[in-house]
Amino acid sequence: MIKVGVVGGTGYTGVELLRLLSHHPEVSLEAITSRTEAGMPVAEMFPSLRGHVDLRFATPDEARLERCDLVFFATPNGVAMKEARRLLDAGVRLIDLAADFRLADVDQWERWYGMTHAAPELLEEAVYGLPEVEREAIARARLVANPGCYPTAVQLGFLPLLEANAVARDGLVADCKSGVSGAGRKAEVHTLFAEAADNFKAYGVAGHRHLPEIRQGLQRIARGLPVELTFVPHLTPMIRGIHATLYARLTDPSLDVQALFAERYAGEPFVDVLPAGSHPETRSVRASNLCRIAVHRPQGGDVVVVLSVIDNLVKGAAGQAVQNMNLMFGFPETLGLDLVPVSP
Ligand SMILES: NC(=O)C1=CN([C@@H]2O[C@H](COP(=O)(O)OP(=O)(O)OC[C@H]3O[C@@H](n4cnc5c(N)ncnc54)[C@H](OP(=O)(O)O)[C@@H]3O)[C@@H](O)[C@H]2O)C=CC1
Ligand SMILES: CC(=O)N[C@@H](CCC(=O)OP(=O)(O)O)C(=O)O
Repeated sequence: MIKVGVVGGTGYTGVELLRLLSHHPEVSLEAITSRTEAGMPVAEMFPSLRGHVDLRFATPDEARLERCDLVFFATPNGVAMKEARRLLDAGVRLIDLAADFRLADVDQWERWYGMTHAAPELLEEAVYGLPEVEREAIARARLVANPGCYPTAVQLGFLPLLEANAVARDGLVADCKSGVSGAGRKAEVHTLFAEAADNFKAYGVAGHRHLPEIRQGLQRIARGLPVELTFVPHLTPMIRGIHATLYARLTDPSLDVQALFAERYAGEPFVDVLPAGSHPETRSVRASNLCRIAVHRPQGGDVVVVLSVIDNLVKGAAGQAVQNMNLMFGFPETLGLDLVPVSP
C-alpha cells in the first residue's frame, strides 16, 4: 500500500484521478488539494465520489505532501516545477499531468509555454510517461512527465510506422479532434455551452504547444531521425474523447500495415488494434484507459490513414498517470485500470 497525494483535486483530470485511485487496491489517498475549496468534503463537490472518497480538500500547504510516497500534480502548467525539487528531496516520487517536464530542451519549453522554467536541472532526470515506449525507464523514475492528450493519441498512432521506418518522415499529418473537457474545468468563453455546442472549429493551426512535444516523441521513436509534422487540433461538441486521423506515405507499398500494427501492439494491455476496415469511435473508449486504433489504405494506395481514439481524461491524462504509477511501484501495470468503456 502506498500513500498518495493529489494536487489540483477540483479539476477534470484531478477528479478522474480520484475516481481511479479510490478503488485502487494498493493506494491510500492521503491528501487532495484545492486552494479555492479548502475545507469542503470532496464528495460534496463531486457527489459521484460519495462513499468512495471521504477526505476534505486541503490547501497545498496544509496537505503535508512530503508524507506521501507519490504525488500527482493535476495542475496548470508551471505549478509542479516549483514544488518538484522540495518533494523529491523529501523522498517523494512525482507524476506531473501538466507539461512542465515534457520537453527535454528548456529553451524550447520556455518559448512555447511563455514562462521561465523553475527547475531546468530536473529535465534530464524526468522520464516521458508513455509506457508503450518508455516502460523500463518509467519503472526506475522518480519524476514522470505524463504526456498530453493529443500527443498520446498521435504518438501511439504513428509509432509502429516510424519504428519500422516504413513511412516518409517529412510529410506526416495529424488532424485531431478533442472534446471540451480537454480545456479543463476553469470558466472560459470558448467552452461555454452556447459557444461550443452545435459548433465545430479548428484552432492553433499556426502552432499549438503540443506540436514540439509530439515532434520530440516521434523523433525519439524514429531513433533520432528528423520528423516533419503538420498538427491541427479541433474542438468538437462532445465532452470526452480525442479522435486523431493520421496520414503518412508508405516507403514500401508492399508492406502489410495491418500485420505491422497487430504485431507491435500484441502485448500492450491498453492498445487495441481493430480489424482491418474498422472505424473506431470515441464512445468505444469513454471512461477507459484504452487507445483503439484502425489502419486503412484508401483505394489500396500508398497513403496510410491511421484512426486513433482515446478518452482525453483517461489514457490522455489520469488513466495513463495511474498506469505510470503502477510501473513506478512495481504493481501489475493494469491494476485498477480494468475499466469497461461506457456506451452510449
Ligand atoms: N483536461 C484534459 O483532457 C487534460 C489535461 N491535462 C493537463 O492536466 C493539468 C490539469 O488539467 P485539468 O484538470 O483539465 O485542469 P483544471 O483547470 O480543470 O484544474 C486545475 C486544478 O489545479 C488547481 N490549481 C490551479 N492553480 C494551482 C496552483 N497554482 N497551485 C495548486 N493548485 C492549483 C485547481 O484548483 P484550485 O485553483 O482550487 O487550487 C484545479 O483543481 C493541466 O496542466 C492540463 O494541461 C493533460 C492531459 C489532458
Ligand atoms: C480542447 C482543448 O482546449 N484542449 C487543450 C489541450 C489540453 C491538454 O491536454 O493540455 P496538456 O496536455 O498540454 O496538459 C488545448 O488545446 O489547449
